[in-house]
Amino acid sequence: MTDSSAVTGVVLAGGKASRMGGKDKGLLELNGKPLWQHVVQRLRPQVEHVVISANRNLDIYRASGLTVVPDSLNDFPGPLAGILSVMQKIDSEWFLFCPCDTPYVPENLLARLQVQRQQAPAVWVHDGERDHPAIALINRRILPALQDYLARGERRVMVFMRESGGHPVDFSDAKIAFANVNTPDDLAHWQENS
Ligand SMILES: Nc1nc2c(ncn2[C@@H]2O[C@H](COP(=O)(O)OP(=O)(O)OP(=O)(O)O)[C@@H](O)[C@H]2O)c(=O)[nH]1
Repeated sequence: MTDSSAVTGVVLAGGKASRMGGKDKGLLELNGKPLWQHVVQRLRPQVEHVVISANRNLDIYRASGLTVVPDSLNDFPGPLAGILSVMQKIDSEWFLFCPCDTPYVPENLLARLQVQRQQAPAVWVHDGERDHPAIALINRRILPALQDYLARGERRVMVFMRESGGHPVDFSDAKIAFANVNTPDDLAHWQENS
C-alpha cells in the first residue's frame, strides 16, 4: 500500500491524435468541458496534486494553474515519452497516469491499484478484455529502465510495463469506466443527448 499523499496524478495529453484528425484531443469538449478537465476532475480527489503532460497549446493548459510538463523527446514518440518527462521533472515517489481520452476513470482508481499492487513497481488497468497500460500507478524507480528502453528506440507501452516487473489489476466489473475517446465518432457517442 502506498500513501496517497505521496502520489502525483498525471493527465497524458501530449499525443498526435491522428485518429481525431490531428486536433489536440485533450481540448475537445465532451458535454461542455474539455476532455482533459474531465480526467483532472476524476483524479484530483485521489492524489496530492495533478500535473498535465502536453506538447501543444501549453498556455491553454497552464491557464488552469496546474503544472504542465512538455516532453523532453521530440516528435510525439508516444505515452512513454510523457511518463519519462514527468518523472524527470516532478519530484514524487509515485505517479498515477491517465490518458486525457479516458474521461470516466473511476474515483477509486488509485485505491484499487494500491490494494492490488503488492510489491510491484508498476500496476495498470485490465478491463476484462484489454490492458490499459497508460492507466497506471508507477514508482519512480523504473526511471533508469525507461530511459534505457526509449534510448533503444523502443516505444511500446505494454512491453515496457511488463518488462518493468509490473502486473495488471482486474477492473472487469468497471469496464465501461475505461471507454476511450479516440475518434470523432467516439466523441459523438459520449455526448449527452447526441
Ligand atoms: N506526453 C505525451 N503523451 C502522449 C504521446 N502520445 C500519446 N500520448 C497520450 O497518451 C494517451 C494515449 O495515446 P494514443 O491514443 O495511443 O495516441 P494519440 O497520439 O493520442 O492518438 P492517435 O494518434 O490517434 O493514436 C493519450 O492521452 C495521448 O494524449 C506523446 O508523444 N507524449
